[in-house]
Amino acid sequence: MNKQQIPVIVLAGFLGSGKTTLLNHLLHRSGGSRIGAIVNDFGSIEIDAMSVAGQLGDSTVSLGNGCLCCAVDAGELDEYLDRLARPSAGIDVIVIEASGLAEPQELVKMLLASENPHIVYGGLVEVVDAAEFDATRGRHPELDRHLGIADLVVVNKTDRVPDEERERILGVVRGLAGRAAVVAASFGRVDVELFFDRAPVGERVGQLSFDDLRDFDEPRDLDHPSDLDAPLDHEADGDHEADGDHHDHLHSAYESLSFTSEAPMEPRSLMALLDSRPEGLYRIKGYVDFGAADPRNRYLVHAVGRFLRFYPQPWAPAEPRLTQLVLIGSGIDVRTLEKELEACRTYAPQADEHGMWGVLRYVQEPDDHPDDQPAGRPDAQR
Ligand SMILES: Nc1nc2c(ncn2[C@@H]2O[C@H](COP(=O)(O)OP(=O)(O)OP(=O)(O)O)[C@@H](O)[C@H]2O)c(=O)[nH]1
Repeated sequence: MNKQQIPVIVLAGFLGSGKTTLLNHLLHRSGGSRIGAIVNDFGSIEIDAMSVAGQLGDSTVSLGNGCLCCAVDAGELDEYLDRLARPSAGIDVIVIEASGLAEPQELVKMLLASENPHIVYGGLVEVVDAAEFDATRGRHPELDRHLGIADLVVVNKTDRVPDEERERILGVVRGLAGRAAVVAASFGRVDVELFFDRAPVGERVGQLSFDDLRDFDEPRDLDHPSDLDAPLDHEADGDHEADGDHHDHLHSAYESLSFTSEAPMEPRSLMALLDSRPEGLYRIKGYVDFGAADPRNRYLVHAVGRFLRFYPQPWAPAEPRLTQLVLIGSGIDVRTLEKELEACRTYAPQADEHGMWGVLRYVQEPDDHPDDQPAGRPDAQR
């Protein structure tokens, strides 16, 4: 392996499993290594990119609005890799955070097909949400396949399951993960050395070749032998969408709504909407402005399945007061949802004295969420 080559690690895992949290952990603990991050948001508002610590200036790039595996062409990815990998950027390792609905093997193929001489594929890390593991597997059995091609699996959110349950899940994951190392974590706190040590080893047993990845393709590839013959070419051309056949990708069953409002949200109405959210609405993330109900803070919100949390964060001095939400789900009625959100907007200048109680029920103790503090926003008021 060329010593100058920068390893590129793909960080994947289902919606809300903790990829951004893990990436932030790596960024906080990277020591002398400089990490370049490419963040792929599924929604058109780039919440994940905004949540990456300090947004990292020129060492973070964001590829929004669709899964990197399809909607963003390989040419665009190459352009960003070029930017991060040029020697003047001084980057030691690049991490691509895939969207929670991406097909990781497609990303790995893109990297293996890249002709950029400065990079080398550094492995696939899959993050698993221990608390949602059984339910997610039940809905998407194909996710087992993703574990089968991983180099490292992080079974995250182990704080949310009892010890015996954690051991059972680790056992199942080990069975599915084949040759990959499997580690348990909470809030993505993995041993960074382990993470980076794994990345640069080019000849490591277990790292997949292009041919290996073909074996993991769905049966459609067997029905279309030409797909097997030509993937390198069409991806290298940046014509990743050309076959138009992504119906079996995870994201084909999901829809997303990106909602922005300059008018603050009325806390009681928003909570009524969130508390009665439909089953299919699996993931919500973004920032809420509750206006006069709490003029000092914006509220980072995360919903993953039935889990819901708000994290108040002081507004930065010049920050525009906006609500920006991305909602992702399967079988959801996006238009109705949008209307319901619009109905939560308020123009009332006065705070309703107890209006925030419903929100505060879901505010987490700061200690439980170490890597998502406003430290990533140096200009925030403390
Ligand atoms: N209790 C608990 N919560 C966690 C843990 N890791 C992440 N979370 C929370 O889970 C939510 C989703 O975490 P993210 O890191 O945004 O997940 P993600 O995989 O990047 O999400 P998508 O990009 O939407 O797929 C946030 O509220 C996190 O604070 C953990 O280990 N334990």
